[in-house]
This record gives sequence, structure tokens and C-alpha cells, in this order.
Amino acid sequence: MKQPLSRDTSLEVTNLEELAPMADYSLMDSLNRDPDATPDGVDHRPRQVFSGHYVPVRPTPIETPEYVAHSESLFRELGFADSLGQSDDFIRMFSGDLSLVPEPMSKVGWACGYALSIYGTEYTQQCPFQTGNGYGDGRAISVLEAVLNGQRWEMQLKGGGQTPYCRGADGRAVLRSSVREFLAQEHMHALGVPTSRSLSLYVSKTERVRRPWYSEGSHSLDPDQLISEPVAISTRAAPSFIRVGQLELFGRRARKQEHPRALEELEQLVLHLIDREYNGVIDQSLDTPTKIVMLARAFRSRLASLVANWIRVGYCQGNFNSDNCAAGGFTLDYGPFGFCEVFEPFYQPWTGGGQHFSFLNQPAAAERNFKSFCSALRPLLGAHEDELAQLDEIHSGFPEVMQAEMERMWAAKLGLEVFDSELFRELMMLMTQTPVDYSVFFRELSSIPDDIRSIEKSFYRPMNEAGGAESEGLLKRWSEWLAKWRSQIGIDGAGNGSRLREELSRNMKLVNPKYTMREWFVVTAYQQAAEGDYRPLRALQDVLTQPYAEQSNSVESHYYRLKPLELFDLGGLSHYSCSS
Ligand SMILES: Nc1ncnc2c1ncn2[C@@H]1O[C@H](COP(=O)(O)OP(=O)(O)OP(=O)(O)O)[C@@H](O)[C@H]1O
Ligand SMILES: [Mg+2]
Repeated sequence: MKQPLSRDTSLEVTNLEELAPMADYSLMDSLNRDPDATPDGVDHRPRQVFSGHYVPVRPTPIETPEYVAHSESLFRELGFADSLGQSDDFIRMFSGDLSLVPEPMSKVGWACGYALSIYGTEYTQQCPFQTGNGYGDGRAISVLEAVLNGQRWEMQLKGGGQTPYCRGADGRAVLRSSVREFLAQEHMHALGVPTSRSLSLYVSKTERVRRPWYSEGSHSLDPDQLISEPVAISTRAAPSFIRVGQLELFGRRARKQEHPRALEELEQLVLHLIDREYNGVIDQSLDTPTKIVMLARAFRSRLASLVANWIRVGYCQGNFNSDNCAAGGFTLDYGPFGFCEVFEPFYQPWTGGGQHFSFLNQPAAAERNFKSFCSALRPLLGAHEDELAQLDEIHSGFPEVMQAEMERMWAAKLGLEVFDSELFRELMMLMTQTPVDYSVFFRELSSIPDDIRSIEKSFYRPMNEAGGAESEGLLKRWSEWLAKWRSQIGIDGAGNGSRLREELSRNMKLVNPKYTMREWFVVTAYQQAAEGDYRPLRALQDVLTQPYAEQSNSVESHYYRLKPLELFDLGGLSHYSCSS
């Protein structure tokens, strides 16, 4: 059971009037507004934005909003009373209506432009004007910057209506995708993986949009029908929402000298990034070239560690373009993501994602994004030969840093002090030859079994029944592998109850989660939520926010299970072609 944390409730924010004095839009001071924009933010038509870092946008509120969920733990961190999420003024603001927010809160939000590279290749075609000037936050609108409990946060609505970057789309997010992102962010945080956070989720009781989706039981790769879904607004929170793609937009403009202030705007953005995300890591008093070299090194280690963490918990981002890669080194944009159930090295839930963004190829995809990041910084180093050489070296060192992170991560998953490549290679071979559930396998291993019986719980195909010689051979190899592993971790001969064994098991269970976000639970949660029943969603939220805990027997029997075989290959459940 979760322990209620003791807290000083007298300091809690209980309404917007109390929150307002903490608002601090320093972004507006350090960055430039699009000079063509009207300050009132009512310009929602798709158009080109040629310069400036942000466009003022007034969100379009969803009709008749209803409270669905908030993150108790983020509220606690921010010093918000738990009841705040259900108060009228808070609901109004975070369902998109800024018209009544108290001073000095801004009645206008902002959206940002960004560029796109897919696996390291620059694209401009996704922009309706073929110039790259019409691409950016099409439905994400930041509405608040504030210093809360000593930390600076930016709050961003997703699904808050059209922005100049909407490319003709409706600017909305449906309840389905909003529930997914809302749950995933807090789950990842609880898993210890850096991520944007979930603040709140509100659904409209009357406004719906049509989206392509799968019919019940469909095995089709692409959606086979249009369905009407309730719209929702989820709010996410992070120190900033600067993406690698955003640096790229300004890097490309500077490289091509698209306008006289292009280089200056790139520098402003990079300094803003350092201030928001690398404060305390990079000394503000240093000169810009030195800062840039330090930034590249710091981002490299964060990115490598992030991706190793993804793999540790079985997470596949699915669409790891540069515009879905946060420059602060945390997970951003939970679109066509998924958690690996049956282990497959090239697991990829997004049908449009290809192998390059698949599960174990994420380190390579991260390297491509890192390349885009470094190219964006280059114009700022101009003739600084020394720093340019350092930047190149930092870039070319990415695979080595990534590999070291991966080895550390695999060693930790296996309870080893030092990575053992042979033991690991054999395990990978067995895990690809035996359909095995990734998280159940590592969790069962964390109990340090004496034989393979408990590990067999993670097998999708019983090994002994009618499997013949092949199955017998595999079982034998599993047993041999287990014996070898046991001797490597040094507990051979130590019985249950030995201190060493218990400590090792405890540590492994802090690295190998018991509960991960299996899509079939999420489907029930969002389907019921669309009917107005939020209980399955909240129950799942409770389970997923304590993923390493054993939890109750009933939670275990319900949620600690292999994916039922009849759910394999179902559209919307095992794979999806879009996520919005
Ligand atoms: N319904 C929509 N209306 C307007 N723009 C949209 C819509 N759906 C997606 N976009 C835009 O299309 C681009 C690609 O979408 P993608 O799925 O990567 O992002 P997203 O899930 O909307 O948002 P984010 O990256 O902010 O989490 C983004 O720039 C996004 O803002
Ligand atoms: Mg995106």
C-alpha cells in the first residue's frame, strides 16, 4: 500500500489566486516573439513563421470539461493541494480557457516552431509551405511558467486547439491518446526514467472529433474505420519543452543565414536551454563557445543514459525523430510508443516507425538525434577551431558512451557488478529463440531462482508439452545458462535466507520492474473513460506509479500476467498506425 506522505498543508496552493504570484514568464524576456504575430494570440490559421522563438496563441477551450485525473505525486512536488485539480478555476485554465486567470498570469499562451530530422536526415517536406517555416507545436500550447517549490516549470496543454503550426489539422487530442500519455509520463517517472510529467487530464462531455482507428478485433495494419472520440486536454510539465528539432530550426536558419538575426536567435535559444535544463551543470559566467562544448557533453551523457533506461524498462519510443527528442535529455511525446511484452530485438509498435526506431535500435537512433543536435550548435562556434574540434570529438564519442551505458544497464538487470559479454550474448540468443516476456523474465530472475521453473512463467509457449527434442534442448540450455549466471553472481550454494542473496535480489528488484504499462490494460482504461467510468484508469494509475513494489495479491493476479495469446497482432493493441 502507498504510505501517505506527511506534509505541511498550510503551504499548499488551493486555488489560482494563490498560484498566480508564482507565475514568472522569464521565457518572454530571454526569447523573441514572432514579429508577425498579434500579441492577443487569436491568430490560429496555418501560416509561415519566419523568425522569433515563439508565437503567442490563445488556446481554444474544450467544451464542457470534466475532471478525469491528476498526478498526486506531481501535485505534491509542486506544493499543490490535492483538491486543486477539481476546483473550477483550475479546471477552466487547464481545459484551455485562460480568459479569467488572475494577474500576473498570462491570458495568452505560446507555441514554438521546430524542424524535423528523421534518423539524422533533414526534412522540410512535412511543412505545408515546403520551407520548414510552418512546422512546430500544432496542438501543444504552453500556458504557464512558474517557480514552484524552488523549481522552474513550464506547463503545456496538449490538444489546446489550432496554432499557426497546425497545418490545417484540428489542434485537438482525443481522450484515448491523452490517457496513454497521461499514464505513461507518471509511470516512467515512477520507473526512474527522466520524463515530462503529467499535471492534469480533462475530457469534454460534448465535443468529439473523428479519427481513423481499428474496429474491434481487427488484425489490419492500418486503421480500418473512422471513429468519433471525445476530445481531451492533458497538461504536461517540464523545465522546458525545447526539442533537438527546435535547435535545428534555428541552427538551419543560422547556417543558411536566412535573416540577419538568425545567428543571434540560435544563441538566445541555446542560452535559454542551458538556463532551463543545465543550470548548475554549466556555469553562467563562462563564454559561449565553452558553454556549448559543455552542453554537448552534458546532453550526450543524459541522452545515452536515457536510452539505456528505456531499454531497461522495456520502453520503445516508436517515433524518435529529432522533434520528439527533448534537449533536456528526458522522454517527450508519448505517441506510438509501447512496452515490450514478448521480447523482440526489433519490437516496434508503430507501423510507420520502421526498424530504425525499434526497441534495441534506439541507441543508434539516439546517435542520429545527437548528430542533429551537434550540427545545430556548429554555427555558434564560427571560427573557434578548438571548440569545433572538441564538438566533433564529443559527437564521434557517442557510440562509446552509449555502449558503456548499455553495459552498465544490462549488468544491473542481471545483478552483476561487471558486464559479462558472453553470458549476455547467450541470454539474448535464448530470449530470441524462446518467446519470453521481457519484464516477467527479469522480474522472476530477480528472485534468484534455483532452477528454471519460475522463469518458465515468462515463456509464451510451454516448453515441455509436445515440444519434442527442440524444446528439450532449449530447456537444457536455459538450465545451463541459469547455473552459469548463478555462479557469476556469486550466490552458488547460498541458500534462501542468505544475506548476500537477499540483498542481491532486493537490488535487482529495484532495477527490474514488476509492473509495466501493458497496452491491453490501457485500452480498457481509455474505453471505460470514454463511457464516463474513470475507475479502471485510476486503478491502473495506482499500479503503474509503484512499478517496483510487490503490491497486493489481487493486483498481482490481475496485472502481473503475460499478454493473452488472443490479443496478439490486434490493431490498436499490438500495433498502431497513428496515435493522435
Ligand atoms: N490534431 C492535430 N492538430 C494539429 N497539429 C497536430 C495534430 N496532431 C499532430 N500534430 C502536429 O504534427 C506534428 C507531428 O505529430 P507528433 O505525433 O510527433 O506530435 P504530437 O503527439 O502532436 O505532439 P508532441 O510532440 O508535442 O508531444 C507535431 O508538430 C504536432 O504538433
Ligand atoms: Mg511530436
